[in-house]
Amino acid sequence: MPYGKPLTFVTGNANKLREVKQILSSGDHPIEVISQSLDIPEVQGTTQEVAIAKCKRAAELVGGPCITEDTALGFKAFNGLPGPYIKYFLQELGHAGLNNLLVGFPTKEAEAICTFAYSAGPGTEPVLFEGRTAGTIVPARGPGHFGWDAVFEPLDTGLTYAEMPDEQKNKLSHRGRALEKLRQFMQALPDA
Ligand SMILES: O=c1nc[nH]c2c1ncn2[C@H]1C[C@H](O)[C@@H](COP(=O)(O)OP(=O)(O)OP(=O)(O)O)O1
Ligand SMILES: [Mg+2]
Repeated sequence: MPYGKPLTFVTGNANKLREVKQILSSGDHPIEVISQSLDIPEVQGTTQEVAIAKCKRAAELVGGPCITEDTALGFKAFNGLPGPYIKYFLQELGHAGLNNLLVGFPTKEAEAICTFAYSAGPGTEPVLFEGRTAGTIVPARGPGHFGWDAVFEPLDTGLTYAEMPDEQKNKLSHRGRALEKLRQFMQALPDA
């Protein structure tokens, strides 16, 4: 049985949207996702604070229920930074620059963190769903079209996210893990 109403995902990132649709449309209880691309300013803070602020604003703009997502990439050597600021690091430094940052540090370990936020509508407090995947920062391998996919190698896979078929990434990714929790929450909603 599909979930009753389509779920609005507010994001400016087409690659995120593609993965979210792939993941939520599969399984016994598919959820239909529609999207709105809105430019929402992102506050500074922890991944949770960024995710909550983004979702509150999105719900006001949409005027109803919606989800948003914030993705962080934290380097162990930097105590979790750049974290939610990875977008700007990637923009300015590129794949090679991210590797260069870690030259001289004993560990290249990193964690990908995905935080989905669900709001029932304007003025309601968003609920968060987090997924994490541990890996290593490596010189770029594979297609370079989605963010830092080419420089992140999840532990024990031998492949970067970019080298994996979509199904393999979705199964072990930060996003896939967060969406499993969101899916369970959606199924328990009265409207399901
Ligand atoms: O699975 C991923 N694999 C590789 N790179 C990724 C992934 N997921 C997000 N990314 C990149 C996009 C952006 O450079 C940064 C997150 O920033 P973030 O603000 O969450 O995303 P965004 O601004 O592109 O879209 P949105 O409109 O949903 O905020 O990491
Ligand atoms: Mg963003």
